[in-house]
Amino acid sequence: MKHLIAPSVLSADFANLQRDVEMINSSEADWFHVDIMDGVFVPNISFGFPVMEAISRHAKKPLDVHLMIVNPDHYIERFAQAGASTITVHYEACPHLHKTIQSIHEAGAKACVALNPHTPVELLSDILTDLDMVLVMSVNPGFGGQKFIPNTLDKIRRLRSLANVLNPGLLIEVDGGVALHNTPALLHAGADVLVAGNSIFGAESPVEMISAMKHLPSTESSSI
Ligand SMILES: O=C(CO)[C@@H](O)[C@H](O)COP(=O)(O)O
Repeated sequence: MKHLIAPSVLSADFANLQRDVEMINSSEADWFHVDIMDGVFVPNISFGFPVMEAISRHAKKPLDVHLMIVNPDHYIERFAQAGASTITVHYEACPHLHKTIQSIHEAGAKACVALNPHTPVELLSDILTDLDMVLVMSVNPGFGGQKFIPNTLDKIRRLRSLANVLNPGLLIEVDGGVALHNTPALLHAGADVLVAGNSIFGAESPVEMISAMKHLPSTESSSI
């Protein structure tokens, strides 16, 4: 499968949000990545339903919604109604993860679990068959523009091996410090979906940057 590119709307210009949403619509990006932060699970607050619904009204591609919030179960139905096609919850925020995943599927969305940098991929082995995707965080969640944590590559490799046995169709998404220079190594390690904020919205031409990331081949030797 060709890898997917999901620009992170967190790095958009919120005063020109419709313009940036149209940029993603017209680009080779595959999904919109929408970060919801509550100031409790992570030390930052992004935006809530009014902005999410505004993005949803204009977006012509699936919305990949990453909930960096405590008690995500309280909001799953609303995010699905607001247009989320994938809903990601954090392993670290879900004491009843199996139930949470069931609720996401019942709401009609694809289910993804995100892992913070310190959380081993092996903790998902008993739930991997129920998931559509795993999001491997390559920075500590909460802010765009951070430096990629190199150990992520090994986590992706280990997750790919686990998924090959338990759920070969599982998508692996990586988020944080993703840019053109580390794209080939991430693909080679086994990533399917690349989330990128600053490297896209900070580029001279975001549309061209998205194309460049979309068409890079997977190679082992790129810098991370
Ligand atoms: O979830 C997050 C941060 O918590 C990300 O989606 C960031 O928005 C990615 O931004 P860059 O690291 O690519 O600038």
